[in-house]
Amino acid sequence: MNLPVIEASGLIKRYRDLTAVNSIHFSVPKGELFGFLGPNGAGKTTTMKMVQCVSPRTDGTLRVFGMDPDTSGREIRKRIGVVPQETNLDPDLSVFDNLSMYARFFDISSQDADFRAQELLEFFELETKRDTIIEKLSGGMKRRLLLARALINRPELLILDEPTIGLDPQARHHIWEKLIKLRADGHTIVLTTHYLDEAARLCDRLVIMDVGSILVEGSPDFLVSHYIGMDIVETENTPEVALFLEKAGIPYEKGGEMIQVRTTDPGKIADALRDTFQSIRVIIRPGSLEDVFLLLTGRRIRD
Ligand SMILES: Nc1ncnc2c1ncn2[C@@H]1O[C@H](COP(=O)(O)OP(=O)(O)OP(=O)(O)O)[C@@H](O)[C@H]1O
Repeated sequence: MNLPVIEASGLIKRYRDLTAVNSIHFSVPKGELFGFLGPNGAGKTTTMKMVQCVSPRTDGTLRVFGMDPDTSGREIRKRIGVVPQETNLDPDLSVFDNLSMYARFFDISSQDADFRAQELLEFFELETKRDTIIEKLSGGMKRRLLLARALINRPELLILDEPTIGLDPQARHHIWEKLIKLRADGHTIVLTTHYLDEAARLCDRLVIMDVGSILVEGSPDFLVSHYIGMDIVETENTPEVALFLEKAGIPYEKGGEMIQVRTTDPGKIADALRDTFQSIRVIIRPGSLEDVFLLLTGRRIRD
């Protein structure tokens, strides 16, 4: 059997008295697109930093390509590509030079670097921006260039920290399209995200993280069908609606401005609500990862 690309067991990271990652276990096999979904501060970036060998673990076991980051960090780093959460392109260089100069960190010959840079510009549809300076690029282009840069050393593992944070929907879809292609080409990809649709759309498997712990693990479909499994009736969160549901013996969850009922008979509950409360807003929809997060934590992923 193939060795997992990443294997973590009882992995812990403490910053003084704060436990940012609290004994997590996960394993990423070759060729998988694996996600860490969770709100801000869940410990996703901290976990990625340990895998990238830029932040040592406090305790537990971590292996990347079967090696220990504590002793083989240099060797591991050569084999991974990283897209950080913050854009850290060189503002003084052109698009092309950002790629070819980065290749120098990996001892790639300049001829090879130019060839790879050109190939990556084509893949990420940035050829026409080849000589443009960074500040003239849109947010989506910068993200695509960061992705291209992360691939310059032909990494066996690609790590993406919030790959579409702050992008508009069109730019996000463009990045997703590229990630789906990279995955189809056999890349192993690990990403962090707090976007539920991104996790549902891209990940083969994911973990949901909250305050340093992994709550659940599985494919998006498995998590939704296992934890939610039914349709959701969503309606207004008012004391009257809550009282009505309680009197009728219907369990519900509160999530911000909405009340949600998981049910096998959504039509009946929706009708009862509409009959009782004039012009109340009621919708029926399938379960989602958002519902899984709400069920497990009592909160929505975005506060
Ligand atoms: N260098 C550090 N020193 C002290 N505390 C830190 C440090 N880095 C992160 N933390 C804390 O560790 C916890 C986890 O942070 P982390 O950045 O890993 O979360 P996250 O899930 O990636 O969220 P975000 O997307 O906001 O970065 C937070 O409480 C954060 O404040």
